[in-house]
Amino acid sequence: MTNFETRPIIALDFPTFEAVKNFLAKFDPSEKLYVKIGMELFYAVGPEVVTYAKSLGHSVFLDLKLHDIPNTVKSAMKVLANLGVDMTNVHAAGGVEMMSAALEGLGGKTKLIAVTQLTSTSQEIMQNDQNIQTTLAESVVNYAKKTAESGLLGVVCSAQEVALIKSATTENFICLTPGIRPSGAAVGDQKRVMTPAQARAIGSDYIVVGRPITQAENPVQAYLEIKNDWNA
Ligand SMILES: O=C(O)c1cc(=O)[nH]c(=O)n1[C@@H]1O[C@H](COP(=O)(O)O)[C@@H](O)[C@H]1O
Repeated sequence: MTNFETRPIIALDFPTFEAVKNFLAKFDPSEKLYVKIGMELFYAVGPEVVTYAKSLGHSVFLDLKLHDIPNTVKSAMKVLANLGVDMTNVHAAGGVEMMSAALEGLGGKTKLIAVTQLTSTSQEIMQNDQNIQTTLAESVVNYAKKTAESGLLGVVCSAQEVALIKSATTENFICLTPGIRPSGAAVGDQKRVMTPAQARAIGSDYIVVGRPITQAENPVQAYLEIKNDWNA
């Protein structure tokens, strides 16, 4: 639990720069957030949105989930290293050689973690679509071990797998968990979900929350409630 981050990471899944600016403007400027910039926003706006979030004093997780041949991923990571983000990620399915190349390209200042099985993937989906004939937990643990072997700091997983991952790797191995829903909130496309308090109790180090905050009537209040639950 040494890496426990008290701020829930807010997934800024917005289509335009304007929408992000409007959203962030709702927060008190002294409230330093941890935000996630994912594919939609980065592809729409580009590196400028990272610079903007950093200029407001926020921490940034750049979630682009790289998955390509090792040389391409290494070169892309060299470019991303210049953005000065706090954390970024790849898909563990790219393998040990690709993850090691990513780490080399990134060069040490930015935390690098790997996605195991997406939280929108159920065991049935995994077995049918990926033809991985193990349990979902076994697949996640396998990816976590390969990620640790590659020298990365941790994984993206569902909170349901945190205990298994920590015992298969080390207590310090980061488990960043999306698929977080306050009790009673709409689950949407997520399949493996937990509440912030449950994720905390089970040992998640970071939680990522999108729609329960961004689509809330009062996003600041929703954020603070989730933060309280996470830190309880
Ligand atoms: O890498 C991620 O952040 C990620 C991995 C994963 O397995 N599941 C997952 O939901 N995410 C991201 O976490 C966020 C979750 O958003 P909400 O479902 O709206 O809370 C989205 O931006 C997803 O892209």
